[in-house]
Amino acid sequence: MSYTPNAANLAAAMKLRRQLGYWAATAVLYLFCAGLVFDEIAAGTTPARQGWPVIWYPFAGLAVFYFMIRNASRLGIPNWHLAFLQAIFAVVYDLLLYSALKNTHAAILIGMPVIFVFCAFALRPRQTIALALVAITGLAIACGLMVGVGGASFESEVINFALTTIGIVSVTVVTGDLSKLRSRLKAQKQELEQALAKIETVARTDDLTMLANRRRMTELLDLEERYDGAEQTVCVALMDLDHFKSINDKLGHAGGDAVLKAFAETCRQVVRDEDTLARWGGEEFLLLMPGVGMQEAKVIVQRILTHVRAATFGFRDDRLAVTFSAGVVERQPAEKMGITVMRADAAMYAAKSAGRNRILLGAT
Ligand SMILES: Nc1nc2c(ncn2[C@@H]2O[C@H](COP(=O)(O)OP(=O)(O)OP(=O)(O)O)[C@@H](O)[C@H]2O)c(=O)[nH]1
Repeated sequence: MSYTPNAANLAAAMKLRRQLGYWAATAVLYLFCAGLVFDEIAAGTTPARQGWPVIWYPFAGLAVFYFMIRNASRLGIPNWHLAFLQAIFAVVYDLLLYSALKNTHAAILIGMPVIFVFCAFALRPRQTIALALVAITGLAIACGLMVGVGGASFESEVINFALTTIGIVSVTVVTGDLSKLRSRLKAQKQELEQALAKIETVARTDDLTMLANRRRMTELLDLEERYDGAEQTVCVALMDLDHFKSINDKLGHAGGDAVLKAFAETCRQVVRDEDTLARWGGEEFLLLMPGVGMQEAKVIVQRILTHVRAATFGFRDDRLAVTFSAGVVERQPAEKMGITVMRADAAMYAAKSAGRNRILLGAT
């Protein structure tokens, strides 16, 4: 039975939503730019044969990128590949607009730094620098062509080139710092998650026997209770070491501790993977057995008792035999797990009274 929500699926869904959000924002921007070109074609400032390909270009890209975003995880496309391709596409589009538009010619260059802002979180500093080099080189070629072929003024193109390059370089530096900050935050988050996982393990583990502790077992019992309604039986066994006080008297408290540790290790060897053994108190252990009925549970506990009887516990030569008394009960329908454990406790005390070193089934 699994109680853990699928966090990975949730994170993937949120990432997809964020990427589609960026895609939609870009689509609005592209649509606006297509409107500008259309307007200049209508006004006669941009020739139709030059303008229409610039109008269609972004729509083809939007369709391809929509498909890629939707299928990125299935096709194994990393996030930064997608961002880098989209950024290159946008840089080329901005340069095409720069060449095609006449009235809003210079203003369109403001789009360049905006592209870098969009990529701030998706690209690493080196990738952003590569993108900046592509953009500045492309801009230099476009400005050169404007002067050489388009007859634009050399001075105005130099000013356009210089101001846009300053914008690109500034945003690249800032996004590089942002990226470093983000990496540091990510590393700190990972450290915190690891520390939290460690704390959770410590909080749920008995530090002497390394078994689950009473807190962890109580959590599992609560989960069993909440799991109510599933047609699954569950049994618990309360196991208490016999005459443990005299073991302490013979071996000393440290010897008693060593016996408890070795006892836990011996039990661990025979406890089924689906069962949980916890240290419930001093020399008391609780075994939770989901999916079994009384008779099967008795067989499981008997196997543990037989294994324990066959071993000796203590320090080097100072070893002695250990037994335990156990009460086994099956949870009744809708019964509080606290009551189930109390019934196991009563059965365990009955086993003690009946002479110890035995297993008794609790009353239903
Ligand atoms: N060494 C050690 N002893 C512990 C620990 N926790 C509890 N004990 C001892 O376990 C003993 C339990 O004694 P009792 O409850 O009288 O029971 P018992 O001697 O096992 O006798 P029965 O349960 O009646 O068979 C006490 O002496 C506790 O001090 C522990 O963590 N380490």
